[in-house]
Amino acid sequence: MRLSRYFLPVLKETPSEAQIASHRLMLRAGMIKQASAGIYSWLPLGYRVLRRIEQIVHEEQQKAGHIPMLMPTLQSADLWRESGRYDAYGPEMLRVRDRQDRDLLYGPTNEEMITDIFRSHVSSYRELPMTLYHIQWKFRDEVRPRFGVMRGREFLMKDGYNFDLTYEDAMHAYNRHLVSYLRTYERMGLQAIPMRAESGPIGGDDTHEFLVLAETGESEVFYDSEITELTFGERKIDYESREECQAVLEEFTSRYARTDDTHVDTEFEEQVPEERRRRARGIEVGQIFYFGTKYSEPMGATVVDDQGNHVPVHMGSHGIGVSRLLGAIIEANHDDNGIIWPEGVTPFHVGIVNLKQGDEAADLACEQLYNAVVEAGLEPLYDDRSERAGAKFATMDLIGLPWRITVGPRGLKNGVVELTSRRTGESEELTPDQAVTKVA
Ligand SMILES: Nc1ncnc2c1ncn2[C@@H]1O[C@H](COS(=O)(=O)NC(=O)[C@@H](N)CS)[C@@H](O)[C@H]1O
Repeated sequence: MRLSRYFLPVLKETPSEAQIASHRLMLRAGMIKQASAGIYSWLPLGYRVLRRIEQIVHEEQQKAGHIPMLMPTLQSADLWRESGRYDAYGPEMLRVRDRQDRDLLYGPTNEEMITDIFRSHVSSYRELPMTLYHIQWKFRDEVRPRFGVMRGREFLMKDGYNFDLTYEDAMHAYNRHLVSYLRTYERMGLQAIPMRAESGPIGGDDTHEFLVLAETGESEVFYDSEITELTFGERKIDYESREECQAVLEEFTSRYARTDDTHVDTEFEEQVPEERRRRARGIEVGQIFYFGTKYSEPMGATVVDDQGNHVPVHMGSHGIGVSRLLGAIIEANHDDNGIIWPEGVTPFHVGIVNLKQGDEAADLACEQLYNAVVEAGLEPLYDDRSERAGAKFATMDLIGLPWRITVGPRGLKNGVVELTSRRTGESEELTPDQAVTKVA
C-alpha cells in the first residue's frame, strides 16, 4: 500500500478524553474514530488489524473442530422470554421495537438463539458432539463505556457454543476451548492466563477467564507467580483426545490464579508460598463457561439417546473479545513513540521510507523494494509522501510496524539501505536483497 493513496488520519496531539495508552494510540494512529459513546468507526488501519485478529481466531477455532457460522445482531425478545433472561438481563440490554410493534433486542450474546437453531434441527445423540461459533457484533449498554474499544457498547466477539450428550463430553469441549484460546493468544504475542472466575449473567458453575496482566486492566487478580512461566508454544495436540486436552487444563490450572470474585485469602496463603503471591490487574480477553442444561431444559433442546430417552443436551459458551484484543495487545506492546505490533497481527509487515521523494535513484529503489517485499509474501506500507524524514519516521513509529526500511541517495551510492527493528530500535545497513530476506 502507498501512503499517498491510503487513508491514515493520524493525530498530532493526544486526545484529552483518552485515559490509557491503547485508547490514546488507537486514536492518534488513525485506527478508530468514536461515533458515539462506546461505539466506533473502524478506520482502515484499525480495520486491518481487526481482520488479522479475526483470522487467527477462525483458524484456531477450526483446528479445534468448531464450525463457523453467523447469527444476526438483532434478536427476537420471545426467545429471551423462554429462557427467562429478557427481564433478568437488565439495563445493559438495548431493546428496540419494529414497525409491527414487535419486541426486538440488539444481542449482547447468543445462547438463546443458538439453542433455538440447535433444537430446530438436531434430535439424535448420533449428531453430537457439536460446537458452533460465530464472530459477530454485540451490544451491551454499559453504564460507563471507557478506555476506547476496551469497554465499548458495540463490540466484536467470537462466541462459540458446544452441545454434548453428557457432562464429561461437555467438559471435553470446555478443555478444547481452553487449549484453542492458549494458542490463539500466543499467536497474537499475548500471555493470557486462565483464572477461576464467576459466571455472572451467562450462568453455570465452571468458568475460567483469560487475563492479560496490565496495570490498566479492569479486573483485579491474585495468582502464583509460577503460572506466568507456562506457555503452550508449538506443541502438537490431538483435539479429539480427552486425555490430552484434560492434561492441558490441569497443567494451566495447577497454580492458584483467580479473579477477585473467586479469590479467597486463606486459600491463597495456604496454597502459595509468600514469595510467589502476586496481586495485579488484568484485561479479560476471553471467558469459557460450562452451564449444563440451563438453556436446553427451558427451551426443550433435547436429543434421543441410545436408550430412546429424550435428554436435554449439556452446553457451554465460550467468548473471545475480538475488538477488545486490539486494546489489550497495544497495552502490552507500546512505548513513548507509539505502538509495537507483534508480527502475527501487524497491519503491514514492513514500512518503506523514501528520504528523498522525487530523487530518481531513491524512487526506483523504493519501487523495487516494494515489489520484492510483496513477492516475499509480505505486505509493505510505502511512505511515498513529500514529507520530511522526521515526520515519516514519527508516523512509522506511531503506527508500530515491526520493520522499517529507509532508502536515501547517500546509502544507495554505497549500495545499501537501512533496516530498523521497531521493537529494539536497532538499525543496520544492508543491501536491499539482504533487508528483504531478513524481514521475510
Ligand atoms: N463491553 C465490552 N467491550 C469489549 N469487549 C467486551 C465487552 N464485554 C465483554 N467483552 C469481551 O467479550 C468476552 C466474552 O464476553 S462474556 O460476557 O465473558 N461471555 C459471553 O458473552 C458468552 N456468551 C461467551 S460465548 C469477554 O471475555 C471480553 O473479552
